[in-house]
Amino acid sequence: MSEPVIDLAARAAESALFIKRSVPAVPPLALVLGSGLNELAEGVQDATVIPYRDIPHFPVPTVAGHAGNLLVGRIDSAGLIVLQGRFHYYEGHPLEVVTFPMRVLQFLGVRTVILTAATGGIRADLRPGNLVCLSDHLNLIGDNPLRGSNDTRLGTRFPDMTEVYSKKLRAVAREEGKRLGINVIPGVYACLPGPSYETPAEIRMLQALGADVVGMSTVPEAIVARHGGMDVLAFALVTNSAAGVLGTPISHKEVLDAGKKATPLLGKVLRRVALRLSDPGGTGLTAEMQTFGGDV
Ligand SMILES: O=P(O)(O)O[C@H]1O[C@H](CO)[C@@H](O)[C@H]1O
Ligand SMILES: Nc1nc2[nH]cnc2c(=O)[nH]1
Repeated sequence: MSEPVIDLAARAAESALFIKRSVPAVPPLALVLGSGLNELAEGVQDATVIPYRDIPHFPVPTVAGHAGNLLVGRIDSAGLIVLQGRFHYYEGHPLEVVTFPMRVLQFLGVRTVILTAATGGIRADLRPGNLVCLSDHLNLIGDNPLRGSNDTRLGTRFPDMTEVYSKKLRAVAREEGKRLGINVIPGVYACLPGPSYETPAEIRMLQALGADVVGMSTVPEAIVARHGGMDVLAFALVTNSAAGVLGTPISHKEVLDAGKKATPLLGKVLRRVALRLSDPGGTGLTAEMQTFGGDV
């Protein structure tokens, strides 16, 4: 028997309409907050706060550190939507539910999505508190959010994934980090289904595959955002050294505490990036960054 067909586009359009009717204007920039990063939303001015539970068809987060509110406001002159909390595959949702907020952003007319995530640092030089800007990813969930019949109102059947994370936006992030004296480190994110953290052997495998950081989110959202025609920038905060790197156990409390601690640092970078993106010529790179090579 075939699975029932859910009209995702119709659902996302209804959710988007509800949000549009709740706010004076919808900004073209959205930010998704990862584990422990809820407090970044405190920097949003003139915020209209919409609990996820009030938005038609929106799921509700079950994980500690994911508040479950959608905010529409601004950081200085930059208007933005903030998703205070996300959904994960390990919560038991199918990936179309995990990524439903991306579809809603698509129907709201959002052009750019900035994803943030708490991650384990695999690469030897990465330490808790480091900020990684994703240059690419490994989808190791064993599923794809675009599986099933393709709705051409949402995107094409076979979307290109050569540059999931916009090179231009990555250069902006690096440049703004440099201005602030913050090292924004390029890296590859491996997405596993979770919810158990990795074994040391799994981390060695991920290292051999070319992963720099590991987490249980971000990638399905990035795939759907690209399918929906949005530009993506993603920051992975290193909250802990990955399993076996230091030999110490990992806990979600450690992840949340590290996220909280790094909130001011990430907030500074996000503010500058948002201001650059809200400025019409804002993603234009300086001469220095134009010569910046392929390692962003
Ligand atoms: O990716 P975010 O939501 O930031 O959270 C990360 O931290 C949690 C584990 O501590 C997992 O959910 C993992 O994906
Ligand atoms: N899979 C995974 N997710 C994380 N989120 C934060 N730290 C980690 C980690 O070490 N592994």
